[in-house]
Formats: sequence, C-alpha cells, structure tokens
Amino acid sequence: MSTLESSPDITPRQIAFVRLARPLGLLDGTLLLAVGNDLTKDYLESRVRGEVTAALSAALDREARFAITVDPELAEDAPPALRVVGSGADQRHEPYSQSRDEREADEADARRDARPDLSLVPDDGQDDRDDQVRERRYGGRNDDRPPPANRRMPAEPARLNPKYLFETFVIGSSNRFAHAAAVAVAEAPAKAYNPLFIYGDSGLGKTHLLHAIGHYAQNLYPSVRVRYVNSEEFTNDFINSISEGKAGAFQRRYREVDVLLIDDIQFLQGKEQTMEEFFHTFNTLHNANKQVVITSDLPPKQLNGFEDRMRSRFEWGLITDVQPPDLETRIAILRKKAGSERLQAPPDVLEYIASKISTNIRELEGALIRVTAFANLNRQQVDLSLAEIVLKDLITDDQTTEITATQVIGQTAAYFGLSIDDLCGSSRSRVLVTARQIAMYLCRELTDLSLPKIGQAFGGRDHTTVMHANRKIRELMAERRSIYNQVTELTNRIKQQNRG
Ligand SMILES: Nc1ncnc2c1ncn2[C@@H]1O[C@H](COP(=O)(O)OP(=O)(O)OP(=O)(O)O)[C@@H](O)[C@H]1O
Repeated sequence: MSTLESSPDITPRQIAFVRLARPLGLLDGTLLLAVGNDLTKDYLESRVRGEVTAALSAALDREARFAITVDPELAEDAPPALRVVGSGADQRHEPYSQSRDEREADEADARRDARPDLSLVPDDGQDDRDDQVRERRYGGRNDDRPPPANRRMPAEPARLNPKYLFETFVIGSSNRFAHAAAVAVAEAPAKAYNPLFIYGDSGLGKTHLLHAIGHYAQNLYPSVRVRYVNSEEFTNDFINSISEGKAGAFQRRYREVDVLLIDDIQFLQGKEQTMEEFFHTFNTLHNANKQVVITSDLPPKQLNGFEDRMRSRFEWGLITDVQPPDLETRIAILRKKAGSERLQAPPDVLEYIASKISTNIRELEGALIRVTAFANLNRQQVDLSLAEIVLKDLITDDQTTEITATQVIGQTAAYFGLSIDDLCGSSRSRVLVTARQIAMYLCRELTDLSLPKIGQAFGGRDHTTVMHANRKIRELMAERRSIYNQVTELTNRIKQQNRG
C-alpha cells in the first residue's frame, strides 16, 4: 500500500478505492481482496489494475496479481475504511481519511475522468446498486435470483454430468483452493472471481469442479441458466452454425446464459475464427455481469497461440491450479468411489492402489474398477495379493512416451482382426460395436485425450458416445470374463509396443 501511495501516477481517488478493499490472503503471488459492492470491484479491476499489480509485484519482488470477490457484508461493515455521511435514503459513505485537499483533487480527477458512473465513488447506495445488478443480471426482481423459467426463452440444456458434484469431490491440499474458489463462484455468480480460471494436468478434477459449479448454482438459484461446453464442442458448434447459417442461434446458446463453463480452453489454440468468436462471447458475458469459468492444462501466460488480449482477460479474475493429490487424498478418493459405485475393497487394497498410482485420478479410478471386476469374475475376495496380480501389468514405471489414440486403434483393430476403417466406421454389428467401445475405453484410460478428442479419432463421434462406451466397458468387465481378458491383453500389447 505504501509503495502504491508513493507512486506519482496514482490519484487520491484511486487510493480511496484501493482503501475500500480488504485483503483476505496471499496465495502464490495472488492477493485475494474482498470489496463491498460491484462498483468498487469494477473500478479496481478496470481503473487501477496496472498500478496495484505493479505495486504488489514491487513489494513482493515477484510477479504478482490480485483477485477480487464481492462480500456485501463489507459494505455494512464499513468503518474503519469508511465513514457515513447523511442518513436514511441519502446515506453515503466516504473514504474516512480524505482531507479537503484530497477531495478537491479527487473532484478534479473526476472531471478529467468524464465517466459518469465513476462519480459514484465510495457513495454507498447499496440497495440501488443491487437492483442495478439484478436488473443487469436477471432482468430485475426483488430477490437476488434469476426470474422464473417461464419468463425466459426455452432454456438450452446445461449439459451437466450428474456424478460430478461438490459432494462427490474429495478435498485435499492439492485442490483445496480451487475447490473453495469454485464454491464461491457457484454461490455468487459473477460477484466472486470472474473469470475463474482453473488449470492443471489431465485427470486431476478440473472437469469435475466445472460441473459441480453448475449443479450447485442451479440448486441455489433454480432458474439460473448454466451451460457446460468443452472447447472442442464449442469449435464444432461454431463451425456447424456457420455452415448451416445459424450464427444467431449459436450466439444465443452461449451468450444468453448466466454461467458459462468452458472446459479445456487450450484446444482453441490455432483456431483463429473460433477464438475470435470466443473472445466476443467472453466480452459479452463479462460485460453483462455473467460468470465465466475456464479450465486449461496450462496457466494463461503459457497458453501459446492465444492473443495477448485473450490471455489478459483470462487473468482478470482468479487463477488457480489443481495438483496431483497426496497419498491421503488418493485413498480418500478411492474410498469415496468404492462407496458410491458399491465396490467392495478393504482399506489395505485401497492404500495399495493409491500408493501405486499417483499422477492421474482417472487412472486411479480405473485401477479400482479393474481390481474389483477381476474379483467379481473369479468370485474371489478383493485382497492385496489379487490387487498385486491385477495391477502388475497396469502399473509400469518404465513407460517413456505417451500412448496415442492411433496406437490404441491400430492395436485394437489388429487384435480383433478388423480394419481401422471398420473400427472407426459406422457399422452397428455387435462385434464391431464392442471392439469400438473397448478401443474408446482404452483411449480414455491410457491416453490423456479429452472425450471430444477421442470422439474425433473415431470418425468424428460425439463425446457422449465415448462416455457411454467407457461406462459400458467398465460394467462388462465385471460381468464377462472374455471382455475383461480382452481389455487386459490389449492393455499389455499397447504398453509393450510403447516400451519397445
Ligand atoms: N478430488 C476429487 N474427488 C473425487 N473424484 C475426483 C477428484 N478429482 C478428480 N476426480 C475424478 O477423477 C476423474 C478425472 O477427473 P476430471 O475429468 O475432472 O479431470 P480433468 O482434470 O478435467 O482431466 P482432463 O484435463 O483430462 O479433462 C473423474 O472421474 C473425477 O470425478
């Protein structure tokens, strides 16, 4: 703060606004701030971002940023930062420490500003502004919720996976902050961090958190319009809308929502027109005070192939990562999974699996499925020796290169004596369907590819087809020995090819 106030470029007005912010904590170079209302948030984000960021970076001697959440209780909490002037409806808050000189400077500054809404400096009028926010956000009502569904256009589906809830998400040190930010955003869409940007390696729970935000926001505000989309689906939808002359419908689908959840933004890389469209979608939503949540495999700064104006927007709100979970969290995840899927596995087996698979939660779950499926087929108890046998092939420490979808498809086609065209084609014969589903399952388990990417590798199929295949093979493995054996043998072949 002292660095900021001594800066020659900062005006008393800006300082007055900065003083309204309450620090909540510092995390990885991000200072979390709470303010009492949207106007202060908007002002700090748009008018003093550069100055505050520079002062913070200088004070911390590292690159630093800040992220703001709105906490209406702070407005009521006004002293020590504010004093109240007037009473009743005229009541205003002013910066407590403002001297006459400062006020005059402030007024001059305000004249220079020529932005009428900013003349509302620390004037409270919280009720009016809440109304404005409601007006902007939900078309104006007396409570802080969206209007009933019958006053809107028919809603587009939210596209949420019912399994991905906050209740089914295990919190550990690796994801605690991302989880807290996700809850905050769901509880107060566009009032907390906007956008929320979550990044991290594959299989660490980013998609799960996105869906959980959508579910929770819908529970709290039943008519809130939520839309989940993977960036590859966004791309395909955009391309189709252009070729079919339905650009208007496309824009309505993505711009007339209260919460847009966009997964795996890195896949927009290199798709210039789609990126441009997303840029405008983002701006429209942000300007209209709608929440955007984005996930990516990398932080914004490292997203090559994105324009600076796009990357800087990703940095407007809060950036948080998810890390690989520690052993305790992995065990807790397996315990929860075993409970929800009714899979019987004693604690020492869960610990064994958790100790062997550490970098990807999807693999962790896959290992539990295999162990319990094997026990089921053989009518055996799940115990440590069985787990060791089953996971012997799955767990290899010497894997050097990444497995690709082409490898999985090639090996699966060869194993079943099919051509690649057959495997990826449209025939619905039972043998072909099962082989195709096994190949999709193995792509999901052995590669880091997203569902839409896997769908694309199989002749442009939808991601829901891949999800269905994944679920189907998991079930069949526990019911049919032949399927279990085929999946196991194929896994070994693919891994061997990859090693050799
Ligand atoms: N903390 C957690 N608690 C419970 N389950 C989790 C947790 N984190 C991840 N999972 C589960 O792990 C699987 C993979 O997670 P998810 O698909 O969300 O990862 P991701 O980070 O989005 O991966 P990708 O980048 O490949 O899309 C899902 O089944 C998810 O439910």
